[in-house]
Amino acid sequence: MSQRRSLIAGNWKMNCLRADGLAIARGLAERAKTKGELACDILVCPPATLVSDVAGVTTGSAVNVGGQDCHVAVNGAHTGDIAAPMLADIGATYVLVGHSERRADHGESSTVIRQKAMAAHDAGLIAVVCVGETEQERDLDATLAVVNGQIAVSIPEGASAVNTVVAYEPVWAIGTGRTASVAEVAEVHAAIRAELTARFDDGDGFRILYGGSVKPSNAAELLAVPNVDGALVGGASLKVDDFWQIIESCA
Ligand SMILES: O=C[C@H](O)COP(=O)(O)O
Repeated sequence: MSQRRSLIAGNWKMNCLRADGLAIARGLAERAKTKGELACDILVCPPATLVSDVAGVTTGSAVNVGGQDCHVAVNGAHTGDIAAPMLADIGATYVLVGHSERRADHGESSTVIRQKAMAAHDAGLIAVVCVGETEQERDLDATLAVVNGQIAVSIPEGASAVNTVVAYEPVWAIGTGRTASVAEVAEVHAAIRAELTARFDDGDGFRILYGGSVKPSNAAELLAVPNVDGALVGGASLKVDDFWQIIESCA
C-alpha cells in the first residue's frame, strides 16, 4: 500500500466576516509554526471573500488555503461565479467541488462537477471531489451504488493522486451531530478505494477524506478506519481549538 499523508480540511462554508476569519487563520498558522513537524497536511477553505486575506496570513505556515467551489470556465459572462484561475491567482492551492450543499442548493450534477474538477486541474489546483448519499438513499440500501456512480462520473480521466482528493460525506451526517459508524465508513471508503484502483494506476495513492460531524471527540476513531486519509470538517473547523485537536488526532 502506498504511503498516504493525511489531510485535515476545514470548510468554513458561508461563515465568518473578515475579523473572525483572520483570527481563525492566524490561530492555526501560529500553532502550525510552533508545532514544527505535523503528521498531516492542513487545509482551510474560507468563503471566497476571505481566500486572499487568509492566504496572506498563512503564508510560510503549513496551512494551505482552498476555495469552496469554482466555475467550469476560465472566464466569461457568469455573474457571481469564480473561476479556478482566479482562486489560484489569490493564493489558493485547493478547491472543493461537488459538496452536497452545492449539489442540493445549485443543482450541480456529477457531470458538472467533473468539469469543475478539470477546470481546477487546469488551473493547477488540487480538486477535493465530494460524494455521499442522502438518508433516503441509505435507507433504500443504495449507498454504494450512489457513491460509486458519483465517483465514476465526477472524477475526470486526468485525475491522479497528486491533483485529486476524494471526500466521502454522507449527507445525513453533515451538520447534524450524527456520524457514520466506523463500519459504515469502512465499507464506503473501501468501495471508493476499489473504484479508484480499478480506474487509476495510482488509485491506491488518492487520499479519501471522511466528512460529517467530525469533532475532537470522534476524530481519532474515524481517522483510524482503513482508507480514511483525513477529514473534511465543517462546524468544528470554525473553532481553532477544536480544529487543532482534530489535526492532532492524526497518527
Ligand atoms: O464540508 C464539511 C462537511 O459538510 C461537514 O460539515 P460538519 O462537520 O459541520 O458536519
